[in-house]
Amino acid sequence: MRLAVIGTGYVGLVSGVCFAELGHEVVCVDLDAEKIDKLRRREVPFYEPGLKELIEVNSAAERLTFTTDLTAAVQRSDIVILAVGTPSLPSGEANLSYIKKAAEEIGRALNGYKIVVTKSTVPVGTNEAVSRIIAQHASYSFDIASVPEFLREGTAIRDTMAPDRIVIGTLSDRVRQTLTELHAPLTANILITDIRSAEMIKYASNAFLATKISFINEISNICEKVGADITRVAEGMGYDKRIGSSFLQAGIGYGGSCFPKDTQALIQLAGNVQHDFKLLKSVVEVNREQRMKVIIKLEQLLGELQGRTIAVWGLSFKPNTDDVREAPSLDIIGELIVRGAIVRAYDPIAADNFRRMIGTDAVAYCGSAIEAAEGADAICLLTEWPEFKELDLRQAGAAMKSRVMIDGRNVYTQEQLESAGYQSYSVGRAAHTQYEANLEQDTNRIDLIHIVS
Ligand SMILES: NC(=O)C1=CN([C@@H]2O[C@H](COP(=O)(O)OP(=O)(O)OC[C@H]3O[C@@H](n4cnc5c(N)ncnc54)[C@H](O)[C@@H]3O)[C@@H](O)[C@H]2O)C=CC1
Ligand SMILES: O=C(O)[C@H]1O[C@H](OP(=O)(O)OP(=O)(O)OC[C@H]2O[C@@H](n3ccc(=O)[nH]c3=O)[C@H](O)[C@@H]2O)[C@H](O)[C@@H](O)[C@@H]1O
Repeated sequence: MRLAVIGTGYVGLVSGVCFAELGHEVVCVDLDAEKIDKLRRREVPFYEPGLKELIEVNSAAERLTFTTDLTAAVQRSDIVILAVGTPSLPSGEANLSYIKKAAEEIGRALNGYKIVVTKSTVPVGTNEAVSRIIAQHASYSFDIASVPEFLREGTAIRDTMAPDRIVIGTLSDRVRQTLTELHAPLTANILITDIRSAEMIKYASNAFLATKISFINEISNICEKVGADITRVAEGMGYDKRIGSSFLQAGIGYGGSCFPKDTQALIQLAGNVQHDFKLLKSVVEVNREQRMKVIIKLEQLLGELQGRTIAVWGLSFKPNTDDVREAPSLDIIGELIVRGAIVRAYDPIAADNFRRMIGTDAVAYCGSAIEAAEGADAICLLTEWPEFKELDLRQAGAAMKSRVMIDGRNVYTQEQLESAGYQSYSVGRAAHTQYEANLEQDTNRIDLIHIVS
């Protein structure tokens, strides 16, 4: 089939490249001429494992091309895939201006029947709005479909080529047949739904995963106080198939371009229909507080942070990506700077993006984790890059002023940290507990009567 993919961000580029790999003829479109020039030179605008190789192979086979000319791309295609950004507005709602603008351009470009597929994450009802916009500008018939994307950054190719499910929101038999055929080689569960349900599946899935993370982080906070170990607790929970072991990794909370944005958008979507989504509001609040635990624990271990040197290991919102959008590191380093700390940061690949995003030159960027640790009063590990696991903690400690470690992702065992001589904090694992003392004080009991009555 001939496909045009509008938007060459994480979703558009990965989808386009993977469809080319499946043998389709794909043209990827972006407004950003610099990005398109890079892609034509077979350079990748962001880090994603395996992407460069697939771009090279499929460009060489002439199945994959890049352009800024949306009209020409649409006109030579049977299917047009919308994968532009839907960032947050200050209200938390999704900003649909890119989607609407692209829909207008697609409408004007139509030169015959096409299927327009929305892959961007959009609030319920958006595909219908897209359809109206295209219809206003088009003289040809078309169908729309919602096919939300579930890939994760860092494993995007694998997630696209071997997805858990493909959701196709359409009421048209013609669209169902064509899109089922398009996705057939992927051998995933294909779920056909109405358009609004497909749109909702995407938000509900991200909100549920975010809920799992905030839930396990809250359990970790209690574990710390009662002397239980969150790693074992999560393991024990995860063996239950109804719960599952994924997304139960306690830490400093979720970041990235999607969970923070999509949870806010769903809270607003619910609010627009007079539903107060209390659970999801708490998920967001727990996540915000979880990041700040790094600062609280640092202050408990070091006292005032003014003039202290803090090494930060990991800046990206998760490993295997250079994406720092909504990364916990932005808030945590921001707080460190406000408190007068001297920050020495290291990330294997995300430092340039971080430097552009944080908007201050108060951070010293280092070439290695050991270099960042030089003269530091403490290390804060914020991203679980595999190289940190392999690192010689003694060597890092020898370079430091004092051996203090805030392990925000529970990369190290207590034994590893202790044997390397660190005073440390790991999420959800407490060395000491006030539990027994607290139990004896009735005043600490929470009055549940108002909740159950
Ligand atoms: N990043 C991720 O891992 C995932 C993102 N999503 C959703 O997919 C959508 C896209 O996300 P990302 O790929 O991260 O966005 P992104 O911000 O990385 O890329 C969007 C691209 O669209 C381009 N663009 C905007 N308007 C355009 C137009 N009229 N014509 C051509 N190009 C245009 C921009 O220049 C930009 O390169 C969002 O709705 C997001 O929520 C869904 C699943 C995973
Ligand atoms: O809509 C999206 O954009 C995507 O959002 C997430 O993917 P992504 O943000 O790339 O990465 P995740 O692996 O989900 O991690 C998100 C954040 O949660 C954190 N996390 C994840 C899992 C966990 O157990 N604990 C935890 O704190 C990670 O550190 C990271 O900051 C979803 O997993 C994808 O299915 C979805 O398509």
